[in-house]
Amino acid sequence: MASYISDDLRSGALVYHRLPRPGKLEIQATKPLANQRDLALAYTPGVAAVCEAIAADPALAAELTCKQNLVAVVSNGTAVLGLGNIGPLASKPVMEGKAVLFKKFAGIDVFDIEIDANEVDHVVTVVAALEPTFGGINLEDIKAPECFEIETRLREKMGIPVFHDDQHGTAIIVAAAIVNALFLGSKKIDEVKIVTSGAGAAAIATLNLLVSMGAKRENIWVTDIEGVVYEGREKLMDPYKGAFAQKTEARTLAEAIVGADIFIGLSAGGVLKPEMLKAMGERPLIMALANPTPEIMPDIAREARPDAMICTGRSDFPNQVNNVLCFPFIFRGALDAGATQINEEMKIAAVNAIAELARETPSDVVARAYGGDTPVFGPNSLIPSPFDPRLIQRVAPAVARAAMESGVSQRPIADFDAYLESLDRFVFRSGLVMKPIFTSARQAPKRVIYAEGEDERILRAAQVVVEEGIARPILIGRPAVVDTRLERFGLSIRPNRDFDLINPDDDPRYRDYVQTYVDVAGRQGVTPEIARTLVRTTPTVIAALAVIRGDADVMLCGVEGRFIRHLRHIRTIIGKAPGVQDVAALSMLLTPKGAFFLCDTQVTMDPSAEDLAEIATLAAAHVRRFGIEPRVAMLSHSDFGARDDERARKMRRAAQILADRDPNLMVDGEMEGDSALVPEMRERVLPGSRLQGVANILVMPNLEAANIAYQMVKVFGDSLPVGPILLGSGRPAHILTPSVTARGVVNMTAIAVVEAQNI
Ligand SMILES: NC(=O)C1=CN([C@@H]2O[C@H](COP(=O)(O)OP(=O)(O)OC[C@H]3O[C@@H](n4cnc5c(N)ncnc54)[C@H](OP(=O)(O)O)[C@@H]3O)[C@@H](O)[C@H]2O)C=CC1
Ligand SMILES: CC(=O)C(=O)O
Ligand SMILES: [Mg+2]
Repeated sequence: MASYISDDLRSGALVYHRLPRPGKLEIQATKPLANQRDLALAYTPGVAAVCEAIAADPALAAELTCKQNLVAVVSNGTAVLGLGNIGPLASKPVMEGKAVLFKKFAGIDVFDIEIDANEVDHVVTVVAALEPTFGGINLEDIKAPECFEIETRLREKMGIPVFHDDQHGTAIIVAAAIVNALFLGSKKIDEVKIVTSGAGAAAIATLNLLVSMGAKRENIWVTDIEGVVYEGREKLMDPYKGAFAQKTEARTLAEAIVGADIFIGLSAGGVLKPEMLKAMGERPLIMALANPTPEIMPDIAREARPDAMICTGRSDFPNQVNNVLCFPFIFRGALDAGATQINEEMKIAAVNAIAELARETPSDVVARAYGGDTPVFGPNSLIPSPFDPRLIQRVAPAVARAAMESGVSQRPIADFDAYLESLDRFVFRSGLVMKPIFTSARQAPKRVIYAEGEDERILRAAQVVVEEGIARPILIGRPAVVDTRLERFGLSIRPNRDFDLINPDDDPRYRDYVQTYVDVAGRQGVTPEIARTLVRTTPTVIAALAVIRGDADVMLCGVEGRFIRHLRHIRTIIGKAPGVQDVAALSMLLTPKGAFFLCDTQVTMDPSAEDLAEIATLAAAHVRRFGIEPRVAMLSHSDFGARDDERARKMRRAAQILADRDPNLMVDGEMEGDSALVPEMRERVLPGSRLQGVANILVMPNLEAANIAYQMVKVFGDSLPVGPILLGSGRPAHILTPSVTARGVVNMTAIAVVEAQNI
């Protein structure tokens, strides 16, 4: 049958695969091949030394080749999604797709391998011969019953994990959804009646796992293309189905499904009819998981059974029960522990990790992936979304630990905390750079006031800030609005318990704040009348007043409105730190090449040499908090005196002032951008520079250069912006930008808390 895909999706998918180049993958070299020596190292003769080392000790392949992070996704194309036996070539887009998911979700490299082999012996011979290349084998879309024997024999033959994803990946994710549906429906696994449509790879493995988790065989009814699997049936039978044969007169799905609590469809599109659903038990769980067309479309199922919990395998409906939630992470854990197989203990660890995660509060990243329509644990969100960044942090370690505890790990993980941290690299590029900041913040959390406390990003950030224990949030916002939004976004933080609230419309401290404002700004044109108005209408003013009154330690604003307006209030109320001429803005870019800090990206249009020296001093102090040694480059169009115009001289003088003031600081200039970032280039122009290595604080000659460079790197490069960090204010106060994400707000909160700890 033709699959149910809209015309739009059908043509879109063809274009996606065709352009700009065919397919979805390429191979990338991870080592340079820039010269004759590289060639001699990468290939003959140098490579021979590496071959000899592995010949002498095969375990060294894990250190010297990419084997340990390489998985084969192997298919013979006999059961491709629900499209049936379309052959190996037509299966290639699916296998390439799996490779992309492995890479994107878990950093695992994949060769997709489509084999023209249908006989069990042939498949086993071909796949077993691949062992030297790979760290693991993911069998895919190989039909039952052959897949069972193929997998069993390969597991016996091979010393690396062999995992038939349609069996076990599906079983794990279905089991996780069932655990949570039972939890919501207050039903017990050993009491529920389960009916399947499908008795193939996915269905049989799922049932076996459910039995090992407590489901009773006598409560399980299996149906396939021939109808009910009953004792004595001969047509289209195999021993795997036979294990679930019922002694019954029922012959059709319609008869078997009466009174069932759970329907598991792992068969073909459209086989489940609304009248069948009406015969199911109370609050049934309907899992119509055939791809791409489910056994019943969710809207039809919902109409027949408004009380049902409904899942499909597709990303365009709620409750996507798809093995993509499992295979990248289970392999990550297995490869990292050097597991020789993926055993029952590892699978059950994955089930529990996934089920538990769904019951936690959703993260802002999940919400963004779903366009703000946050999945909150409940009938429409039984399992996490595949974009939930926490999946890798929970599932991979749970699996690795289970591998170690069940004795199949060849390289047990010695330092689990370090392992957990290393998994952050898949989550936020900011993860590791921000790590010391988060650790410090947690040690002495501060009170952080957020001017735009009703904003979704601020609310989501506050949830993380509370969960991470890095600050006590104070939100400026109307209580009713904040309450409604917390509810809508599925956030669990509550006023008073987790954070404090200042209601701009009605707060007992209003008069005191007005008075403070007049006291500090009365000589800057702020009359009592202006003060009364602004304290009512301008949250940034309230936040700044809270900081100077000691009601908060830190303020964050700027999610809405212009930077310069917020800055005006901060200058007026909070002012500058003692001895500082003016505030400045430092913007961080986390790039694949590391963290870089640019200044002044927002405040002073045309700073003098003295200003620049001061900005760089303030920036260096901030950068040290990240555990990063500051390396300052004063940037110019000129390289170390190559030009002698006034602009070049300004940067030269700034470098000199700074070097005189702080002889221990690595600083030099004036220099061009490549001299700052490529030490070999700098060495050529000026051997023995005071600056060693790659500069990380890039001081720009003026605001235009700083701002343009920052925005361009942000767009061109694969980099994550953090900041701007306001330098030199009297108390910690930062002005975010309207494009900031909730994660950006959390990062700035941690940075500001650490700043507050240090004054
Ligand atoms: N959401 C997810 O994550 C996953 C979904 N799936 C989906 O599950 C389905 C089965 O995959 P898989 O187990 O790998 O394939 P198999 O070929 O191994 O099994 C297919 C099973 O479905 C049965 N079947 C086929 N057509 C019908 C029909 N019209 N009525 C009743 N039963 C039927 C077959 O019956 P018989 O035994 O009599 O031939 C067989 O038991 C596919 O649609 C696939 O996309 C699979 C893996 C993961
Ligand atoms: C998801 C998957 O593996 C399948 O439908 O076959
Ligand atoms: Mg599959």
